[in-house]
Amino acid sequence: MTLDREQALNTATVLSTALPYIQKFSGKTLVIKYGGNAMVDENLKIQFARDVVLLKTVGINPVVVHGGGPQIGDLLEKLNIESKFIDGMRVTDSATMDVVEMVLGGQVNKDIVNLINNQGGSAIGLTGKDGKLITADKLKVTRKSPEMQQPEIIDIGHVGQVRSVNTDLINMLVSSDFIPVIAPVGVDEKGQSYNINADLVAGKVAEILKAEKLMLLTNTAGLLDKQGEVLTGLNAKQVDDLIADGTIYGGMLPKIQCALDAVRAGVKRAHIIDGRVSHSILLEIFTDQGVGTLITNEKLD
Ligand SMILES: Nc1ncnc2c1ncn2[C@@H]1O[C@H](COP(=O)(O)OP(=O)(O)O)[C@@H](O)[C@H]1O
Ligand SMILES: CC(=O)N[C@@H](CCC(=O)OP(=O)(O)O)C(=O)O
Repeated sequence: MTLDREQALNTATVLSTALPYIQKFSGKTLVIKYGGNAMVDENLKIQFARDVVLLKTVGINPVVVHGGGPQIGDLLEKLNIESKFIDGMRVTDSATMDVVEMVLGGQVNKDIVNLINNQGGSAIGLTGKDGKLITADKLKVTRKSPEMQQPEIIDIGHVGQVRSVNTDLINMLVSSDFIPVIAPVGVDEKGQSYNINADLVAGKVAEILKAEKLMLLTNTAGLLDKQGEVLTGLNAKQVDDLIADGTIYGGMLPKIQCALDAVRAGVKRAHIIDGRVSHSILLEIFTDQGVGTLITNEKLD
């Protein structure tokens, strides 16, 4: 690409402006959760991959955790299997689990790995089964209505929560200049697969790696209020109120929960940002304005 003098000067200025941010984040770990809803078109996916490679090239360590909810939904629909969610979690029977594992570990994971490698990076794709990267326990979902004495436990099938993350494996890959790309499938000691919400995996990975940032890329401008305005700088009580009055529901529930848990466990900042915007990761890292919803542990409670 040939640039005229003015364009070249602009590029040089932009690069120079990024220097303090590159210095600040160099050597730090950034966990990026790439939601299935943010994978909206091929160009954006290429840009995402390119941004991830750029981060690695300037010495920042991205670790990608991806989702794929809509992609799982598409295949289930083709197979005439109904998609059902409770509190943002997919009810996962054995047939659905097979589809989840195929789509996340086969299709979506390899697609992202390929995109990153095509931009000059070295991505390695893993599910939780590879090197026992993610061990899982069955997730217990409880429900309580005012007329019930005790909360009821709802069985939503092969849905898991993270028990452990093999940090040695991730650290080995990162220190060998690979970019880990993680599919949210966990395994228990018997080899049983578990479907884990990708936000929960990303949050736990960020916690365990003591990441500088957790970035959750989704299909909204951030966490929105009832009027559709982006909310930021929330504390835990405000989040509870927003859940109670129904402003936060569905897929945003695990997102906000994992962001709160991550910052409580020592991750400096968690961001919920719009993955449908070009270069959203770079905008967040390399500018003062930032984008989307920021959650920090300052004034959290
Ligand atoms: N308060 C809220 N602000 C923004 N989105 C919300 C809110 N409450 C619920 N949502 C829903 O959460 C969705 C994002 O979660 P999800 O569909 O799981 O996306 P992803 O694939 O990125 O994880 C949004 O598209 C929106 O429908
Ligand atoms: C238990 C559960 O709900 N698992 C998710 C895993 C994928 C995911 O989280 O994808 P997104 O990030 O694109 O929503 C699912 O089956 O859809």
